[in-house]
Amino acid sequence: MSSKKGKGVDGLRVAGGVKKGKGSGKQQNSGVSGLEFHKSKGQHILKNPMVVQAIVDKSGVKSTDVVLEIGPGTGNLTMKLLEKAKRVVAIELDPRMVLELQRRVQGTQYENSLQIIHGDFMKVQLPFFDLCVANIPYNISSPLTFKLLAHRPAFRAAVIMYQHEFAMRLVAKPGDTMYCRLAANTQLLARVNHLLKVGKNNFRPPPKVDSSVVRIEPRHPPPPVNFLEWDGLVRLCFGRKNKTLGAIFRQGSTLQALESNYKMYKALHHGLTEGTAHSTSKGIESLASIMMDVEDDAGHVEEEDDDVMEVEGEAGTGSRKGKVTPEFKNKIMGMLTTQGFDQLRSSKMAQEDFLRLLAAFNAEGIHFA
Ligand SMILES: C[S@@+](CC[C@H](N)C(=O)[O-])C[C@H]1O[C@@H](n2cnc3c(N)ncnc32)[C@H](O)[C@@H]1O
Repeated sequence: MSSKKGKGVDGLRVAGGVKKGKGSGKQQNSGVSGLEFHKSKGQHILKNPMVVQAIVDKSGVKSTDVVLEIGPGTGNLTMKLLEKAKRVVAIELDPRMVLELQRRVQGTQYENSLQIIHGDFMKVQLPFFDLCVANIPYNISSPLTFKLLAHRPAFRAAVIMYQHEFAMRLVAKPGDTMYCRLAANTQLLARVNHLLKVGKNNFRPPPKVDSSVVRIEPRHPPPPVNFLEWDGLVRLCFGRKNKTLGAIFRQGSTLQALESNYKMYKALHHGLTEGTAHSTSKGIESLASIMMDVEDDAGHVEEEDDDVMEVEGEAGTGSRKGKVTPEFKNKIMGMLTTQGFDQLRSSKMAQEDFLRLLAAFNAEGIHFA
């Protein structure tokens, strides 16, 4: 069918007959396909065929692969993936794009190897796939990434276009200025590499920022850590990433929260040896929702304000909301000092440091989730 209709300069078929969305006034930049692209849905169509080809080449897609594509749009990447893969499953939110893609593939040799799921990626139950290749809507970058990483069975790799700054945060290493909770959480579960920077003019309409393609390879097996606990600790540490752990854990509100968790755990897990109650791998299924609070397409929201009162002198006496027992404060500070954690700063801590820190807290019966 697509061969019978005209093709646009960038490979988009002229979509005669596809109705335009009802005028919201916010619709942007009609493409040669006749569709109007909605920035609110992250519709920035990759128009440069060389970039599309580079993504497909770098993905290492094999003829036996089932490929998941998130947000196929008008299908520029989809058509290239179909040439190489056994099957492509594409999840698309916008019914106009679904129609456009159906028309584009109809009557071609790829008609039966493309499955289109019309829905919101964050709500759809994912099918099995070997590889994910996608130019995604940037506003769901973080939950989307963690939904993929929580999916079982784990896929081989994901090659994803992100906003450049988000990509830099994903791949940042300890000591890099962009190193953050997002980097620590992602790299706990996957190896992450930057593949390609893509300028904004390769898209229509051009987004405000440059983009980058990143390769994500889930770790097999995933680390035996309770992810909710891990994230609780990492979130606390990166809340003030340039402060020492000693300064962070001396703060009244932090001590109060930890002590109340400590007491609850003691009550709930009465009879269990300290440190054993939470040692199995758990929480991975909650990844997407707990990473919702990581900002996806603008600045950072991970650092908190320094508005927390420190507990000075007698532990607990300076606290705003309640008392921390001196024994509890001494237990924490003693552990941090004797194990050499108190002078560390999360901005420079490697994954092994966080894992050791979590194990040390858990051994004291202290938990973060
Ligand atoms: C950046 S465009 C990419 C289009 C196409 N893959 C390309 O490279 O030209 C993102 C696409 O994701 C779709 N989309 C937005 N939010 C979505 C969601 N929650 N679930 C699935 N698709 C979504 C948009 O309608 C759009 O087609």
